[in-house]
Amino acid sequence: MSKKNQTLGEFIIENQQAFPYSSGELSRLINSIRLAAKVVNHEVNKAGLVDITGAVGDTNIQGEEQQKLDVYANQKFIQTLTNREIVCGIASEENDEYITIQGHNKDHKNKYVVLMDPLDGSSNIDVNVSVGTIFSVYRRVTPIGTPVTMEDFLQPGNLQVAAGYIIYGTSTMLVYTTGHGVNGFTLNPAIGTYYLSHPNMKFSEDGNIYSVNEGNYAQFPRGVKDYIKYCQAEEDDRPYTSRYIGSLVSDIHRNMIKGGIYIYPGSSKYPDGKLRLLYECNPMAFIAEQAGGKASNGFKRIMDIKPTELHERVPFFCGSKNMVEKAEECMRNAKEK
Ligand SMILES: O=P(O)(O)OC[C@H]1O[C@](O)(COP(=O)(O)O)[C@@H](O)[C@@H]1O
Ligand SMILES: [Mg+2]
Ligand SMILES: [Mg+2]
Repeated sequence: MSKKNQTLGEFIIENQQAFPYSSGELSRLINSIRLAAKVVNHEVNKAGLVDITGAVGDTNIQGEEQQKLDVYANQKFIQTLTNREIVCGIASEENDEYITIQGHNKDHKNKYVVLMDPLDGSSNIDVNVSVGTIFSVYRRVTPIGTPVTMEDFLQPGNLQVAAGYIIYGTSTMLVYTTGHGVNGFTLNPAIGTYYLSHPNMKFSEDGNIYSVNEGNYAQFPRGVKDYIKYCQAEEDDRPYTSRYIGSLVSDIHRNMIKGGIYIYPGSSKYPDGKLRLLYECNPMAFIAEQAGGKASNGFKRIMDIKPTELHERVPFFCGSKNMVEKAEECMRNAKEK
């Protein structure tokens, strides 16, 4: 039984047996993410100093200007995962194509692929607001010993074997699941050790926080406008409180602790929404569901969507179960009108 304040290392070893394929590789993978996160955390804490602030002058496949920390975090996670001989492929928000990792012996023997958003909330880096890293892990579907293919990355979220995020905020936390609940570990920066500070994290079924960029209200679908009006109505336990940080990781983390819903809907600017299915929505959906919450595109369970492209976007509704269901009800009603 996990004990509060046990170290992440102890927790990983203790829970390794709970994982059906417990050959230790997934534990090593989580350990390498733990290490890379510490290195990135060190740089994030320097955000504001000249050498780590601002853009690099390139854009990624999303057409977004890449920040220095986007590129730095991307390099550190790729390096660490590659060196640890656990992954056979990596896909990242910052790389147009997936990366094939053949392994030191060039034999493609590794079993896992990782999909990641190395730095989430990039627009908040230079304004000292919390940012994060998001990761999603699958077992490969192509034969071991052969190079990975797109098939290994385009798996539905319900096949994830692990997922999680790191939040670089007032403290640095690693929150993850391997399908046996959600646990949060806080980094003690003085000694570089993560401790189990948030065992068995849960979304309350109901909450009173809604998180959506209301600046785009005019472009939102009818159903989302109706749900926002519902949240703002002076009835029962409403109006709810509006909170929007603009970093997906931070908004979801807060709502998981306090109860709430995060929505990034489709809009005229982003008909399919802004967030990426494979390395933002699927991992956060796995976390949400493992914490008793819910995640959909307004109609369909996010983790049942069959991906078709590496960087595809989807509308995202995620959080406390009853709040997501109410928002889905608004979407259905608006559609039927
Ligand atoms: O500024 P907007 O349009 O509200 O978008 C904010 C959303 O975009 C994101 O910053 C996208 O993620 P990246 O920063 O990784 O590109 C989310 O973290 C956040 O929730
Ligand atoms: Mg992101
Ligand atoms: Mg990002």
